[in-house]
Amino acid sequence: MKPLVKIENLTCAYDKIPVLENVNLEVNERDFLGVIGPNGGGKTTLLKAILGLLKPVKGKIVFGSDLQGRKKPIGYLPQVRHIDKKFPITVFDVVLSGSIMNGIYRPSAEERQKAEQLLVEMGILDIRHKAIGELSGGQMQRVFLCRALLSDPKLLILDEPDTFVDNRFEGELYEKLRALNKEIAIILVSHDVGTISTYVKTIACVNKSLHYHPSNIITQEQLEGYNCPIQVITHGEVPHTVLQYHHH
Ligand SMILES: Nc1ncnc2c1ncn2[C@@H]1O[C@H](COP(=O)(O)OP(=O)(O)OP(=O)(O)O)[C@@H](O)[C@H]1O
Repeated sequence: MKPLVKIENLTCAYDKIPVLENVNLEVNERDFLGVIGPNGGGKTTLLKAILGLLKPVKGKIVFGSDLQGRKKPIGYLPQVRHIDKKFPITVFDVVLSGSIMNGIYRPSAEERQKAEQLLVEMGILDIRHKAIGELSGGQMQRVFLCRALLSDPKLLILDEPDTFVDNRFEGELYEKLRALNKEIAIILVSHDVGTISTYVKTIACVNKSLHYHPSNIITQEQLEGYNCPIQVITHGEVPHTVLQYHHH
């Protein structure tokens, strides 16, 4: 099977200071990769490099044929920490902004139809005329997810979609991602270990370098060995194993 994305010896830097070094990673069809690591470890930088928003200093990123020749093959839900509550844009227009390519905003009739369909699927069609600043955190992330899915991507990249979100919606959001994962590959950055252990299939621990784990089980010793501290929550019988599959 040809990978959707193959990253080889990737090094990225800001002002000549490297934040990612010699990173290798493959993302295949229907992968659900959780990306964890400390603040400032380089998670968002990795996503930006994959999206072509940041030019690597060294190494290369090769895309499989499934990601080529499409208008927007990768959907992106960026990290949103602050939102200008007064910014005058409606929910519907935020979703349609997912069609912007090379700075050109000219949504087609199909894209408008798709936007409406996604809002229905996400249960938020009734708020389509509301200004984005009027929404709850959960509603806002749903809108951003619709935006990321507008182009029918083969790969969906999400950077902390659980920000601003309450527990109930968090569960709904991840169930939605699980359903999407039947068709498309997902890369998810999250600080929430419960999420990582319950929903993702594999894990990448990013702290300047990248350590890949081909399962969603990871031990505390591994995390310490990789200098990849995260909040430790234990479940089940094995007290030193974290990120194990579990039900609440
Ligand atoms: N545009 C930029 N210019 C200069 N330095 C940057 C820039 N963006 C990120 N950095 C630095 O690069 C490092 C990695 O940042 P990055 O945002 O990739 O980390 P992260 O793992 O996503 O962190 P967090 O968990 O806080 O979101 C940090 O030290 C950060 O300060």
